[in-house]
Order: sequence, then structure tokens, then C-alpha cells
Amino acid sequence: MTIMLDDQLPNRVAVIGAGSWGTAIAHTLAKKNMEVTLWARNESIVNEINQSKCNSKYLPNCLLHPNIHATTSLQETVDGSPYVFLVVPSAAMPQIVASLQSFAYSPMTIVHAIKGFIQPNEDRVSLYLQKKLAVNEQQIAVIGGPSHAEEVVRSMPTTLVVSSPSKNTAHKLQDMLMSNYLRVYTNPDWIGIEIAGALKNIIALSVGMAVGLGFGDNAKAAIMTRGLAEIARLGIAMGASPLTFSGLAGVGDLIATCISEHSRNFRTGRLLGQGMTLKQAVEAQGMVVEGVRATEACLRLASQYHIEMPITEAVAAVLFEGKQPKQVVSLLMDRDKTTEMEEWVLSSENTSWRFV
Ligand SMILES: NC(=O)c1ccc[n+]([C@@H]2O[C@H](COP(=O)([O-])OP(=O)(O)OC[C@H]3O[C@@H](n4cnc5c(N)ncnc54)[C@H](O)[C@@H]3O)[C@@H](O)[C@H]2O)c1
Ligand SMILES: O=P(O)(O)OC[C@H](O)CO
Repeated sequence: MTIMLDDQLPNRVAVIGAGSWGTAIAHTLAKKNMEVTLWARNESIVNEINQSKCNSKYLPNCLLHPNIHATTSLQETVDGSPYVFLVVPSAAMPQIVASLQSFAYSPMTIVHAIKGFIQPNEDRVSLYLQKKLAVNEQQIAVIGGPSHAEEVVRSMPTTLVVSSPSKNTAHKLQDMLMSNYLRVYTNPDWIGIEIAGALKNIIALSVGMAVGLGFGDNAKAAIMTRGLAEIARLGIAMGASPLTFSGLAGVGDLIATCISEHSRNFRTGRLLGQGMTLKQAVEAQGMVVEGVRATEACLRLASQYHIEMPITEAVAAVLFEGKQPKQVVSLLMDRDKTTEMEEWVLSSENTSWRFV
């Protein structure tokens, strides 16, 4: 394996967000000999990380690398760091960005690992960063792919995908993150990676509901497959490459999220299927459930781009219209008959295999 030598990696990096994924990314970078400053908004989490090398709320029973120093000061976190990893829930972004603006932060490279859109305009995170910070697209990168923090922090084999309009940045990130248990691919389609990462959470909610209702593997496979079809339809309309949806950020992350006990989205859906209210099911996680906000954002995007998204609509009916998961099954099963190939007809110039 050709991996960049330690002296070619930055000495210092910053990670904003000490939840599960921010902490796991900080640990990963620290293990590659980088000094990591990790921002948490909560003083008790900062103290626990600095004193006991633990983040017991988000990653219980994990010993974190000593190269991690936590702080509640955002300015201290980013000062002198050429790479800033942004790993907070999408809902926290306006607040974080406003704080960065308050000390006229001018970043070198921002790498985000956020799987959601920024409301009220349903911006992709990279677009939001360009609008709000003094940063051009060459200075932004995104991390996607099937990656539960709980497994990464335990050095369990995992793949990620990184993307940036700057090829150098993508390759640098690949070197910064890659190790004998973490294999990192590059992919030039950062639009597709952002969209796939946000939308798979909606499908995981839906698979969770099906499991909560007692349905079987046929239903899970159907929702994942047709879910991927609707993710790809919207993604392609928004400028993504169709190929990304068959890659790690697409089908890879969809599988990891829809089948895993680690997934907060899957577990929330399952509790909804078992009869809990949305509030109860989300509170039971104690962590972010990005799929709820993504459903709202996705419905607006689907309407803007004139894309049919029946599974997302069914999830929205449960989340926001008080419908029971059992009631929306017929919304999906009783629709007009159709062809499986319709998205390709929409997306391809190749007419040789169309049913026309
Ligand atoms: N957990 C994973 O395995 C994983 C993997 C890949 C991507 N992600 C994505 O990473 C992002 C962060 O998720 P996470 O799993 O680390 O979340 P989490 O729920 O584990 O932690 C969220 C962190 O953000 C903080 N936070 C919440 N609201 C905030 C606010 N308004 N301002 C500042 N901080 C706030 C919380 O205190 C907490 O430290 C999400 O978009 C998620 O989809 C998560
Ligand atoms: O726990 P979830 O549902 O937010 O999913 C975590 C990651 O995105 C899986 O790749």
C-alpha cells in the first residue's frame, strides 16, 4: 500500500464536533500522528476527553488517542490548522458558521462529513459553506461512504470516499485518513456524494418502519432498491453522476445504514413502526437522526426538480402528517404499475433499450 509518509501529512488538524463521527474522525487522524484539536460545545465532554481520553456519551468503552486535545473554543480549534473537519449535525451548521464568521475565519481547507441539507434553502453543505464563508470550492471537500463511528473507532475494516474539486486535496485526504483498516477512495462527484449521504437516511427510516411492522427481507430489499432508484433520480437531476449511486456513498452507505443496529435512522424508523411517536423515537436515540430533516428538505427538492419520490412521501406522511406506518403501505403498493427502467429513460440519451 502506498501511503504518504508522516512528514508529508499536516502536523495539526482541527475537528469541529465531538459527537460520534467527529470523535471517530479525530481518533483516526490522531492515530496517523497528527495533533488534533477537537471542538465540543459541552464543557463536560471536553474535560472527559482531555482527562480520561473517553467520550462516553457518544462512543462508550473506547480509549481515544492521546494526540487529541479537546476545547470549547472554536477559535483555538481552527487557529493554525490547514485542514478543518466539520462534523456536526446539519441543524447545527448555521450556528457554527455564524461563530466562525464572528472572528473573520478565513479557512485553508474545510472537509465536511455531514449527511444532510442546510435549511431553509435545502443547500448542499458545500454550497452553504461557499455562500457563508470566504471560501471557494477548491477549498472544500466531502467525506462519504458506509462508516459507523462505533466500528471505525474500534479499527474494524471500513471504506470511505472523499471528494473535492481540488484533486490534490482529495488525494491528500486519502493519505491523511487511510490505514490498514480504513480504505479510502476518491471520487470526483462531490454533488452525488453529498446527495447520496443525506438521502439514504430517509430510506433507512423507511426500512426501519418495515421491520418495526414485522415485515420480512423481501420488503427490506424492495425499499432499499426502489429507495436507491429515487435517490438516483433526484441526484441525477441535481447534477450528480449516475455512477456514484452504485458506489460507496450510494448503495454502500444505503446498505450500511438500512441493515445496521448502529444506525440511528434505522432504529428510529423501527420504533415508529412499533408504534412510538416521532418525538419519542428520536429522543430514544439521544443523538442526531438526520433523516427527519432530510425528508422535509427532500420533498421540497423533489417538487422543485419534478421528481417522483414515493418512498420519501410515505415517510413524510408518517413523520409529519400523523399517518401510521401501516397506513402508508398501501400508498406504496397500490400505485399505478410502472417500469423499473424509468429513471434510465429520464437520465440517458441512449434510446436503444427504451420501452417505447
Ligand atoms: N455517527 C456516524 O457514524 C456518522 C458517520 C458518517 C457521517 N455522520 C454524519 O456526521 C454528522 C454528525 O453526526 P454525529 O453522528 O457525530 O452526531 P451525534 O449526534 O453523535 O453528535 C452530534 C454532536 O453535535 C453537537 N451538537 C448538536 N447540536 C449542536 C448545535 N446546535 N451546535 C453545536 N453543536 C451541536 C452535539 O453536542 C454532539 O457533540 C451528521 O451529519 C451525520 O449524519 C455520522
Ligand atoms: O447512524 P446513522 O443512521 O446516522 O448513520 C451513520 C452513518 O451515516 C452510516 O454510514
